[in-house]
Amino acid sequence: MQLQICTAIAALFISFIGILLLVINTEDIKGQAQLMYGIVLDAGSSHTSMFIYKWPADKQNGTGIVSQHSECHVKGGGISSYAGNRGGAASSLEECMEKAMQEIPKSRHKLTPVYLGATAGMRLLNISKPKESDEVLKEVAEKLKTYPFSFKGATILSGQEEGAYGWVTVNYLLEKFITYGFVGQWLSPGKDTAGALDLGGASTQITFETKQTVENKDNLMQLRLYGRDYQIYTQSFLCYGRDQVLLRLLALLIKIQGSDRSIVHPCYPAGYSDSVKLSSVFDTPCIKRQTPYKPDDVLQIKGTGNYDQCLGNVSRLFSFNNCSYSRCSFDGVFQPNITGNFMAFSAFFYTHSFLEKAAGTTITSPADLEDAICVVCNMSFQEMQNKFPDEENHLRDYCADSILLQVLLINGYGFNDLSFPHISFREKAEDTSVGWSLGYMLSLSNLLPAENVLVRKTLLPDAWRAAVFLFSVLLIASIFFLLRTYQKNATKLCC
Ligand SMILES: Nc1ncnc2c1ncn2[C@@H]1O[C@H](COP(=O)(O)OP(=O)(O)OP(=O)(O)O)[C@@H](O)[C@H]1O
Repeated sequence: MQLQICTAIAALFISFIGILLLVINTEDIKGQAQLMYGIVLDAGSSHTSMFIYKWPADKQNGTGIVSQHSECHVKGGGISSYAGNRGGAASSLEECMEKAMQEIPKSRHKLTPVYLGATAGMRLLNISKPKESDEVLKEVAEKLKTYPFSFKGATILSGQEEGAYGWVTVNYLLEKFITYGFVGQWLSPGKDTAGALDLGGASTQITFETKQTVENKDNLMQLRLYGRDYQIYTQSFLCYGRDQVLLRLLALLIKIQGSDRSIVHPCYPAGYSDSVKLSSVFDTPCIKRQTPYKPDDVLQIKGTGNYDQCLGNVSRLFSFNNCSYSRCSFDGVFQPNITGNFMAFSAFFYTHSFLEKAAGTTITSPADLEDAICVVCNMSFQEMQNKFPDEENHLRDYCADSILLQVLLINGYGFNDLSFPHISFREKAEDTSVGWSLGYMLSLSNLLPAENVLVRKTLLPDAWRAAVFLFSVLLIASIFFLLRTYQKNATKLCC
């Protein structure tokens, strides 16, 4: 009997504390109604997207608290296409900004920061035509200043920043920086972080936490987040984005086959033919054509869809010799051994999901990857069109894209049978697009504290109701039991 009374008292105590904590959490639920917003314009080489983020007004420091509210894609391509009102992209930018005006409550407009970050497309323009790149940024900044939001500037991110912000986004969304308990206030040290693999149109980034010595200090970033120090390895390869690799591949084939008029392309599907102006191939700082050419000359291209030949040619765009460090990925760039889990996004995701769809299997090893790529590269253009009518715009390039993915991940970064399964190919996490932009806004808006903070994760209303119900039942049951025990004892005493 004594044990039962003790248990009932403990249950009474636990349910009382539980209800007390849940009442504190009620404030969190109310707080959700009061939201803050932030806008990031991601001006890439192939596209510009606007992301609106939101978070409860009464808290902003916990990981996973800021989430994506909505996104809008600016029609017309990368940032350079909407300067000077070209290609209708300027009006599309206006449409996106109008959408932001509608979606964000008026009372929040002035408090909403707007950031514009341009990536590798602008880094390239800045190399080839620095004046034009300055003008583009100035013009877009002027446009953004006309809105009632708090415009915070338009800048070109360095490759290192793009990699690091992508890593921050991944780990923020995976809630790796902080550990919540149900009680919530007492934090255990951060968990193992995940690496970030980003394949853009003009550059590609690899970023991960490492305990090994980073032999080239250009690859090193030290971050202090939530009271913990992180040593990050990050490397951005300019001209290794998907679009630039496709152009470099064309230039290589022109050189090898010795013709500016017609070439065969082992990465284009059999049955595909096309003609392009030479200017569209060579007008990029990623290609240094040694001999003169006529920009208006037209090049005929015929696809042959040959996996081995495509792999051979794509591999020639990488240099796997001449490493002056203990270990390199490619092009003489230092890279420590990869460790832990990785999230691969952007064109890594698009390509991987097409491969799985085309091969009809999940890809869990480098061998599966090779098999799936062979399936894609062996498909004729007609076959592809019949099977994937919705993907028309990308069908020509999937064989080359897949081989780029393979060479980068396996031959370049060194993923193998053991580490490959640790890559998760994702477009979104927690309904938020994975890319550098969330990490950028969090960092620039001081939403990522360097030191530990007390954070209580908001309970979802359903979970909150269920917990209140369970604790109430426990409370009533323990009171009932104690009363009955008291009554019985009182009766015994009377008699
Ligand atoms: N559904 C799709 N299937 C295949 N490829 C796609 C798809 N959508 C976009 N892409 C391509 O994926 C590549 C990467 O796109 P992303 O928008 O991430 O690059 P970006 O931000 O413009 O590039 P960068 O960061 O290098 O400036 C681009 O070449 C784009 O054309």
